[in-house]
Amino acid sequence: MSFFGVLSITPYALYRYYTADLTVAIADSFAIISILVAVIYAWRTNNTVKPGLYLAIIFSTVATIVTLKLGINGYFWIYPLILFNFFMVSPLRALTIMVTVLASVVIYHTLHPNTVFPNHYQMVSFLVTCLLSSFLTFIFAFRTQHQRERLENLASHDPLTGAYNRRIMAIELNKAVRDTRSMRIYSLLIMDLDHFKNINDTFGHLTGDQVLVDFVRIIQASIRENDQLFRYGGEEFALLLPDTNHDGLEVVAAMLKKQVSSKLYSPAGSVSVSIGGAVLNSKESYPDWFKRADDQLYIAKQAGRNCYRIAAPDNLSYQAA
Ligand SMILES: Nc1nc2c(ncn2[C@@H]2O[C@H](COP(=O)(O)OP(=O)(O)OP(=O)(O)O)[C@@H](O)[C@H]2O)c(=O)[nH]1
Repeated sequence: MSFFGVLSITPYALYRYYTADLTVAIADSFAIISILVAVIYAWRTNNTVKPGLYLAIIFSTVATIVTLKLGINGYFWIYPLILFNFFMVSPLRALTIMVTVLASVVIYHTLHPNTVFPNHYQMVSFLVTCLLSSFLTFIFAFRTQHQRERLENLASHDPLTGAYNRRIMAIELNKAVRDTRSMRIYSLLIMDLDHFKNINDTFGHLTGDQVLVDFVRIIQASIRENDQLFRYGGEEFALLLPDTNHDGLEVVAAMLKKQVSSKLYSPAGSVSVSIGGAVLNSKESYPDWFKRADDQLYIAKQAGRNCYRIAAPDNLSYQAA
C-alpha cells in the first residue's frame, strides 16, 4: 500500500510545487513522509496496527484538505481513500473515519457555498455515492474479517474438544523457548487419560469422545487465563504454564490430578489422568523440553497411573503423589 501510495502521490506533489499550489503541495509531501515513517516503524516493530491507523488518519486529513482546496479536481481522491482506509484499519474504525471525512466536507460546503461543489445537487450526489461506497466496503470488510476469524479458529483448535491443536502447540512452545528476554519461567505438563482404550472398547467411540470433551472442560475450568491447553494426540494433552516454577508446577499437577479423578466420569466410573511435567531449562530446545516432560509421563504410567512426576532441574524425578 505504501509503495503504491508513494508512487501515485509523488508526481502530484511535484506538480503542485511546480504550479505553486503550496497548501496541497505541503499536504502531499506530508503524506509521503508519513508513509515512509509508518513503513520504517512497521518494519522495525513488526506492528502494522498502529502505523495502519496513523496512515488512515493522515491520508484522510490530506484527502479532505485536497478536496476542500481543489473541489472537483480533488474530491475523486475520496473514492480510493475509502478502499485504503478499509484495507488499513478495522471496518468500524474505517467507517467512522469516512463518516468524519464526509461530514467535514459537507459542513465546509454549507459554511462556504460554491467553493467545493458548484451546487447542492452535486454535493448530494458526491455524499450519497461516497456513503454508499463506504457502506458496501464496510459490509465486504466485515464479512472478510469474520471469515478470517473463523478460518483462524478452525486452523488453531481441535474440533472435538475446542483445545488448541498440535500446530499451535508447536508455535507456542517454540515462542516460549525463544522468549529469553522477558525472564519468565515456563513450565509444561503432559497429560494422558488412563485406560482410555477400555472406555472406547466397552462403551464405544462416542462415549470416549464425551470423556475427552469433559476432560478439557474440567482442565479449562481449573487453570489460569494465560495457561494454554493443547490436544496433540488422541487422549494426550499438553498444558503450557507461563510464570510457573518447579514448586508451582507440582501444585498445579496435584490439583489437576485431583480435579480429574473427582470430576471426570465414564459409564464405568471415575476416570483418572497421569501427568508428566518439566520446567523449561535455559538453552533447551522445544523437542528436548517436551521429551523431558513426556519421559516423566512415562514414569508416572509405570508407577501405576493416576499420579504425576515432575522432572527435577537436574533431571532427577521427584517422587510425588
Ligand atoms: N473416542 C475417541 N477415542 C480416541 C480418539 N483419539 C484416540 N482415541 C483412542 O484412544 C485410545 C488410546 O489408547 P492407549 O494409547 O492404548 O492408551 P490407554 O488405553 O489410555 O492406556 P494408558 O494411556 O496406558 O493408560 C485408543 O483406543 C484410541 O483409539 C478420539 O478422538 N476419540
